[in-house]
Amino acid sequence: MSLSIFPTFSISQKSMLPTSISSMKSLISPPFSPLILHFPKTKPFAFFSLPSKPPNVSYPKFLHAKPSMPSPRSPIFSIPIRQSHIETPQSSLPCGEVHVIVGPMFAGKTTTLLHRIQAESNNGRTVAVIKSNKDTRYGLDSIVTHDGMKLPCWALANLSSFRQKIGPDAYDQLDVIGIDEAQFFEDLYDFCCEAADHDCKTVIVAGLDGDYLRRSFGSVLNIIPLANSVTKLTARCELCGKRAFFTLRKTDETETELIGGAEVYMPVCRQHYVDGQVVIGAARSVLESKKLQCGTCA
Ligand SMILES: Nc1ncnc2c1ncn2[C@@H]1O[C@H](COP(=O)(O)OP(=O)(O)O)[C@@H](O)[C@H]1O
Ligand SMILES: Cc1cn([C@H]2C[C@H](O)[C@@H](COP(=O)(O)O)O2)c(=O)[nH]c1=O
Ligand SMILES: [Zn+2]
Repeated sequence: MSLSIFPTFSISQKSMLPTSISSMKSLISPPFSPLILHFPKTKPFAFFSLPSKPPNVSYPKFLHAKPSMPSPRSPIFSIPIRQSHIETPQSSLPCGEVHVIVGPMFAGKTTTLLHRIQAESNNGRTVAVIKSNKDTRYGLDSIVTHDGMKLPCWALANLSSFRQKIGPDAYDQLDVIGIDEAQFFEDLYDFCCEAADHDCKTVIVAGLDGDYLRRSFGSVLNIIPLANSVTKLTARCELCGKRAFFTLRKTDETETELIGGAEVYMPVCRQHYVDGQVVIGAARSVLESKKLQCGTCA
């Protein structure tokens, strides 16, 4: 039995997707009313399961829905780790969880995160989603997938500000915290430790494991040792349709952090990553030699 102590929330559903995804209004997110539901924390994390729509929840129209491309999601590994303690609802023992979703761009990380958040919410758990405020692609109040699914969120510069931003009482009532674009949060490790080990939260983290040069990106890989589960997703290589493990940057910008979508990046297989780097490297040297020859640029 769940008890809502705050105003209503609503979930919208996108019918053309293989599995439903919701846009939730939540008290926890500034422009919306918070969803705070009391449930004992005895339920283990439901891996990939999407419960059906709860009876008293209305589904308004989805905010933005484009036809989606065939979904290339395919988990390569997923390691649920058994909890090593006995949980009780009132327990002060560490009862939180950390689940990590990684992969290249367009692999379905955000989609998977939103599905899991919806599943948790449908199970009566109180949820909030955070993204980095560096990602301004779709405005700051929503997380949006590449094919248009949307969920209200907190856009923050760092995770340590979250508790104070939502207020300590709202934080205490939270069961599940989703984090998207995790590669942009420097304090990811400390936040996950604190939230899962001390505050009993289930933290679901989605982010890039590697940057466009396939270097470890931000702190995402640092939290693997904290995780109950790790899921690596793949996309489809834009050049041959095989599984894509990497993200190729199509432009000649070299900074690690460069916000963008399909106009800047594409998912590629190993062969096309290597070929792509060669092509981009060659193009760069041609451009540089032209620059040297050009009196105006020199
Ligand atoms: N090259 C692409 N350009 C634009 N959208 C794509 C491309 N490849 C896949 N997609 C779409 O993006 C969806 C995944 O979006 P999303 O969950 O936001 O991925 P991620 O968070 O991993 O970047 C796929 O299900 C597919 O519909
Ligand atoms: C590879 C790579 C990506 N980024 C940026 C580009 C996007 O804004 C995000 C990733 O978004 P997604 O939800 O995973 O599609 O990260 C970057 O800054 N640097 C990179 O090397
Ligand atoms: Zn390929």
